[in-house]
Amino acid sequence: MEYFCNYAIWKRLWVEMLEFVIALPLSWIFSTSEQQHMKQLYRQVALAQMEYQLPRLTKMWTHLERQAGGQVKGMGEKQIEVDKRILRTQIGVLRKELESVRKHRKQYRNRRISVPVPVVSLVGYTNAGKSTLLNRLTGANMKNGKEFLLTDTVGFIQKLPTTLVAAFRATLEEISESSLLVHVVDISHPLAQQQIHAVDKVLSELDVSSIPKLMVWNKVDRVSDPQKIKLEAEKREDVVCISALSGNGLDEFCNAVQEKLKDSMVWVEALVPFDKGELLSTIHQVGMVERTEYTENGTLVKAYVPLRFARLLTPMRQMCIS
Ligand SMILES: Nc1nc2c(ncn2[C@@H]2O[C@H](COP(=O)(O)OP(=O)(O)OP(=O)(O)O)[C@@H](O)[C@H]2O)c(=O)[nH]1
Ligand SMILES: [Mg+2]
Repeated sequence: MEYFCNYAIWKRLWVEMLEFVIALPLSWIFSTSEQQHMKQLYRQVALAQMEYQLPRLTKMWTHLERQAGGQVKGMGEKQIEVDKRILRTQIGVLRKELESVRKHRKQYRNRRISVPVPVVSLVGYTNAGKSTLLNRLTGANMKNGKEFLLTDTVGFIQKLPTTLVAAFRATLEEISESSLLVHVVDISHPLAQQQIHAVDKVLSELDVSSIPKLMVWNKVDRVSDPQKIKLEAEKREDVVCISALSGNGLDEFCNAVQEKLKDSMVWVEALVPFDKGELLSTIHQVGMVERTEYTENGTLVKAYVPLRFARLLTPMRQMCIS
């Protein structure tokens, strides 16, 4: 398991670094926030690795002393001190950079909270296909769909060293602000069930049990009997089968997301004054409008809207009741 764990960390680092490098020439496509997110992730992992290495350096250089015998005693020790100093300086630089990125992310989050579009977060074990799904859906036209913000997260892995857990958790703290968590599973993986448990465990530690969840069984194109898997999924509630790679099942996925979001919305009836036209268009944008009536005093809207947005409408709801 230790080897598996190390392999997973290296794979993670490799993929993130590749994504980071690829993202650079495409910076005009990606939003600044996405780039910042990748940079933050890269720095967090690097920082966590260095912090992990620091106390372990002692062991790495003891061979020098053994090789040199009694003549140059202390050589290994000197090298350790130099290495430790280099690492400490690098850790200091990374910490500073991370702090500034965190500030930036916080500003971005505050801005996002003021725009009440529901946030849907993709979570799941590493390699499940979250990024592939996100890329597939970017720019996809959703029929009659309402807007929502789909965000990717870092993949979970089993048995992370404690320092890395802290770093990963920091990148995951944003999911607590989501309206819906989509748990992406690589159903073709022989250890799919264990991976589901591992993800559930991390989620329970993150205390997000109150957020509605939808499970997605991805990579159905890779299983030996896709029909059997699809039947199995149909028997269960809140499971959708897809292939992010081929695009199979994406319509069903989008419908399921819409349905789930609707469940998490609240019913409002509000009288929106005519001079608040922008509010009316936001209701159409983020909510699901069932009816509008034009009255003398404004537009009477009956709709499902995200809870956060319903709060904004409270004064108008009171006007409607009185
Ligand atoms: N056959 C098949 N492969 C897929 C599918 N979806 C994703 N993959 C492949 O699975 C690999 C991992 O996909 P990613 O989207 O990077 O997975 P991820 O969940 O973002 O992984 P992390 O970022 O490490 O958490 C890639 O090689 C994808 O091409 C699918 O539906 N079918
Ligand atoms: Mg990914």
